[in-house]
Amino acid sequence: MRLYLIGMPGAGKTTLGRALAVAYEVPFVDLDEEIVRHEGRTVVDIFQNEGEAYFREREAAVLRLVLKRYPRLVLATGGGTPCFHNSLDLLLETGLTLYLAVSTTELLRRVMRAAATRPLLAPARDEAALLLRLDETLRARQEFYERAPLRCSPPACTLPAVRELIDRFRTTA
Ligand SMILES: Nc1ncnc2c1ncn2[C@@H]1O[C@H](COP(=O)(O)OP(=O)(O)OP(=O)(O)O)[C@@H](O)[C@H]1O
Ligand SMILES: O=C(O)C1=C[C@@H](O)[C@@H](O)[C@H](O)C1
Ligand SMILES: [Mg+2]
Repeated sequence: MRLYLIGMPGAGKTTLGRALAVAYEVPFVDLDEEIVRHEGRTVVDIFQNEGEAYFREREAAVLRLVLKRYPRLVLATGGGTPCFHNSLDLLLETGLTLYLAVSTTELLRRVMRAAATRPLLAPARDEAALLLRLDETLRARQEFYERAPLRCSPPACTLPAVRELIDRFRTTA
């Protein structure tokens, strides 16, 4: 099992990824956590001190290290991972990719509490600005996310529903 979860910030990649890794008895890796471990500083620190381009380079490099190190895994990617440095092609070629497609209004509800820890969303001043930012970001990323062979949307992003989706895909593919 090499399963990659992609989608917007707050889509549930980390939460569902952990549960899927337990279910399939494979290691779970969260790419943001791996980047933090490699860099010895938080994602917010990296964005603030080095800028986004540096973060995207480190993200792409750590992704490649993780994929080499783990023959089997469930990987929760960062929200932007598939959209830079040809990383989506790498994901599509080396494992099964699942897009967690969540509406921006639902994303807004989920990320409101933690917007400050999400550097791309932090500049938004209020709820309306945050929704606009989410809409713009999703519009720019949709063409990447939608190339995933598997996709789920709430309320069908539960562990049992997603397991069924994956297992059906693997028996017919
Ligand atoms: N299926 C779900 N239904 C409702 N809330 C959820 C669901 N999955 C996750 N959440 C909540 O949404 C928030 C974001 O979830 P999570 O951190 O798993 O998303 P993520 O895709 O990993 O985000 P990021 O890109 O920021 O790492 C958390 O507060 C989590 O508890
Ligand atoms: O959507 C994004 O571009 C990001 C999402 C997070 O997972 C982090 O990788 C970082 O905050 C950037
Ligand atoms: Mg996460």
